[in-house]
Amino acid sequence: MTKIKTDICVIGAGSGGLSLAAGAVQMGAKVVLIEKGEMGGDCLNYGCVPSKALLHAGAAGMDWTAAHHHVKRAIATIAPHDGQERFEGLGCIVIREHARFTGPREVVAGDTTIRAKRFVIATGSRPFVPEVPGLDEVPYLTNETIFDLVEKPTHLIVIGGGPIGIEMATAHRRFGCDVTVLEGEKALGKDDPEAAALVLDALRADGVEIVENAKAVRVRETGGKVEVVTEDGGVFTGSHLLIAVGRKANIDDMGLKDAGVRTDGTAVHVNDRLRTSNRRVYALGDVTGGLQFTHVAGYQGGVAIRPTVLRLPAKARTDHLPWCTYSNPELAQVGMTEAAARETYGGRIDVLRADFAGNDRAVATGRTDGFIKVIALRGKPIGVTLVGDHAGELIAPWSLVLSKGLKLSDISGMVLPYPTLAEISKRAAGNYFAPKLFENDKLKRVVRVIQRFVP
Ligand SMILES: Cc1cc2nc3c(=O)[nH]c(=O)nc-3n(C[C@H](O)[C@H](O)[C@H](O)COP(=O)(O)OP(=O)(O)OC[C@H]3O[C@@H](n4cnc5c(N)ncnc54)[C@H](O)[C@@H]3O)c2cc1C
Ligand SMILES: NC(=O)c1ccc[n+]([C@@H]2O[C@H](COP(=O)([O-])OP(=O)(O)OC[C@H]3O[C@@H](n4cnc5c(N)ncnc54)[C@H](O)[C@@H]3O)[C@@H](O)[C@H]2O)c1
Repeated sequence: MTKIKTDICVIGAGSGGLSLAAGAVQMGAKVVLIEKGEMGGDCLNYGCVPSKALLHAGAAGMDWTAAHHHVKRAIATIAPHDGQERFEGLGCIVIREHARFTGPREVVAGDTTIRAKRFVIATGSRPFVPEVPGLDEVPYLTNETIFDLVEKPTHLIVIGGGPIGIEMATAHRRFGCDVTVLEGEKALGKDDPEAAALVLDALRADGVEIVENAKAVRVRETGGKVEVVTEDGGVFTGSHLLIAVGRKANIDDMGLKDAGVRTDGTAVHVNDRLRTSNRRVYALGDVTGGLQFTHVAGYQGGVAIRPTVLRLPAKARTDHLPWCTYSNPELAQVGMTEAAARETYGGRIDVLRADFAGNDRAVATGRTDGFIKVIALRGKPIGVTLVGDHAGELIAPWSLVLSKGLKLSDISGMVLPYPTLAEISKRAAGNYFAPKLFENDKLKRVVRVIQRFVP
């Protein structure tokens, strides 16, 4: 056994673990980074990167083979940034083994024992496979295998209408596959329902069959095809089956009990400082079961640098976190949805809207489907829903607005180049002031007096 003593031991070299490790080592801490699979984790190898590359390849009219080369090329181009060589170059000790706690202050990985002043669990998540009768007897795909499909599915059945299901449906339809999405409740159910409906209608118009309230309850293989039966008795047959019903945190076989790290059975429990029940152990990213996004794991990695490297307190916020589903059109959200804000603040919120149809650039490009909805409390935005062309890019300034607590007047007062889609944000914010300025009898009287008496 080799024994290593270090300042920080990071378990998992995905979005969260890599952010923290890179920051910590460059600030002067001794860092051991342990990864049992591919460097870069889910996002690079089986998640964000291949899914967005496949979506692009479909939109660019590539054929199936070219698309798969494009996907592999995108991963290979980004991989060195997350690679072992780069992290060793930065000064980390990188160990490619499964890590397991053997006590509150010790981890074993292969034939190395690591004692560290602080540990960071960033082991991510994997596809959750539900216990649907028959599923274990049919071949099925998950996000870990779908990007390696050599043959193009003639008919892809997707169980689950969340972001993975909807993005994969969008991508595969672009290659001419028949696609059926079976969603147990409401597709894109975590998003604003009006925005989600717009995306789903567009996908249906593109030829994707989306069936809601259709929980898969039985699966079987019949004549070389896969058949899925839903709760209400519906029967759907396709050539391939993708399971996309959520994630399972990677907490198994990690000795978490020995380490005194509490879980709720499905995820590692952390406080708002990302600390676990063991005060020397922090956890971040998908393994904590919160919002499961690359940028959230990265943000939390940055937050956890303060207590682990500098012994300074830090809190991880959740009120300013954005996300985007790369459907067509895209659907982006930051902060509260209208429904969540109404639940918390009732009638005290203002909801300000603007439609893409009223934006000159959207008219010029013929992409007029979509809208922005800004939810504000006393003149300050607390949430924004954006659905439409480039929604993922258009949400960016709103992330800044929410993180810095800026006001609607900061957005309405911006000068933007004309004609841009970005003007839609200014229009929505301006709608807060328009009635106060233009439907105000008192102001009208004052202006009349000024115009009459002031030379
Ligand atoms: C299909 C798909 C598309 C997605 N698209 C997006 C997107 O567009 N935008 C976005 O923001 N998010 C997206 N996500 C989510 C994003 O991929 C995750 O939120 C992100 O990867 C989480 O980062 P993480 O560091 O928590 O975990 P991961 O990236 O999963 O990294 C964890 C690492 O820990 C390793 N590990 C686990 N257990 C151990 C152990 N015991 N010892 C050693 N190593 C271990 C794993 O091998 C893995 O490499 C997508 C996810 C999927 C599945
Ligand atoms: N663009 C992005 O940022 C992006 C893209 C993909 C994934 N992700 C991340 O990955 C996470 C996981 O995505 P996901 O789509 O797997 O999960 P999800 O939990 O968001 O959605 C899963 C869906 O499956 C449905 N479902 C569950 N059991 C079912 C059954 N038996 N039959 C039919 N439907 C069933 C649920 O009702 C739910 O709507 C997301 O929450 C997100 O954090 C992000």
